Amino acid sequence: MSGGVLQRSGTRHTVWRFRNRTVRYRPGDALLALRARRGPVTRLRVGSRDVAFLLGPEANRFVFANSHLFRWREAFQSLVPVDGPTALIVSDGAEHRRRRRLVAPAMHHRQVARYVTTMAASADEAVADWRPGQVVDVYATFRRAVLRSTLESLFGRRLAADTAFFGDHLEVLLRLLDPLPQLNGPRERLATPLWRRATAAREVVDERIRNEIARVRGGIVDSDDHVLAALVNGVDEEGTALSDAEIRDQAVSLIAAGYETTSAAMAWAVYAMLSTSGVWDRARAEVLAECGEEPPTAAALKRLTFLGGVVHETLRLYPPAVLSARTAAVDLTVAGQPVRAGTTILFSPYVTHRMPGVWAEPLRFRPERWDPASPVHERPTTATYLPFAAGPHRCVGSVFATTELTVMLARLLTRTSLRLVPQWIQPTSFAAMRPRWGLRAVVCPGRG
Ligand code: HEM
Repeated sequence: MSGGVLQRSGTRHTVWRFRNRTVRYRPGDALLALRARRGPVTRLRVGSRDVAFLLGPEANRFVFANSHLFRWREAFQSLVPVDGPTALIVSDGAEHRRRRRLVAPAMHHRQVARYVTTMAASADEAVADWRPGQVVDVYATFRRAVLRSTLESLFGRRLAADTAFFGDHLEVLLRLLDPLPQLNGPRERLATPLWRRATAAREVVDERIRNEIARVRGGIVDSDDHVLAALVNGVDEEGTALSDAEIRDQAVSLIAAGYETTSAAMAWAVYAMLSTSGVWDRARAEVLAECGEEPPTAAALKRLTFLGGVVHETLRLYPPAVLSARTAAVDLTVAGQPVRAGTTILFSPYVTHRMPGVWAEPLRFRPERWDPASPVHERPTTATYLPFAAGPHRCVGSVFATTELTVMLARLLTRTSLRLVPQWIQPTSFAAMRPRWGLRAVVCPGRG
């Protein structure tokens, strides 16, 4: 049985067979078709803006090799209402370098290894109530678990105790970004109900973070205040520290950027494992052989070769950031075509990751392609595999995200056995592609 079978039920299409079926995101597929038709550069005029799609490995190589020719602030302006005006992704030049130097240490490999226990405990807690026969929404469950784990790992138990508070308010705030973040200007001018609800949510989240900053500044520091203490006490080479407003923006953007994307990837990983023959069983056998029933240690994670391949392969086929953006700071020539200063540049991991000729059988979910010992091993470069982009703004949370995904999948494989139920799986969002209606599965008796 291969390929998906679609069945009409009411007004919705219901997917009832998933075996070896890679889910397609229609707008992403339209860009793939554009790449096939028009090559690496397509220029458009959208309203008063010039937009250039730079698609495929050659275009990615140009984008990553020429970071000095781009600006991020204008390209990601629509994130400001959520992330704040001083967040890394909307900072350029020296300001960006300074802020990034203060944020990055908390996200390095050695530091992330210390978060593994928290990540595993959050996954265990998420599945603790699952009972055989119950239908669960894997996406919704792990969205909360990832939020909790991110809060506790980076900001300690005090903030994690308020996971529900942050979850509820951030959900309202994140609605400004999805769909149509470019409407935030008009939303603000017209003070729409969505804008007013989001601003109110932002105010209470900010107040909660401001109280935490004041506590740490007042000398009351917990042993697990990792990131907050680093942001409050860190100084750059000139001895300048971050202001309260800058700390707020870094804290909120780490939380929001971290859980939107990682929870989406978690759902796609579970979908891919359950829908591709043999993958769940093989991954589970590996986890049991390396870790037994115990949560993985940081050292054991390195030995989970197949599960690591599952994570990379998930981020290849289902990269949460379908598109990323830059603004051209000067006039450019890309693949022989002129691109004017001020043009919004859009490049796409989704397109590159699904291009025939770049990847062998690109639509096949094949974790082995990541194993150097496998005959089907493929060697990616930043031009062909870019879920976290590359260059000075490369995702600062990439190690955190891949570690969290591996740990949470390992616990899920150890603790449960799942089967997908008939449902409509529809990807949504260019910024954090996720299954719009969740991912439902029935808990099976026995484990694994
Ligand atoms: C699977 C999960 C994730 C994906 C696919 C992802 C992807 C990305 C991408 C594509 C960028 C933009 C880079 C650019 O355009 O140059 C980015 C930036 C960023 N990400 Fe992630 N991300 C993920 C998880 C995380 C996590 C867990 C955190 C934090 C806990 C995080 C924090 C950030 C921040 C702060 C930036 C801005 C960095 C800068 O501008 O210097 N992300 N991410």
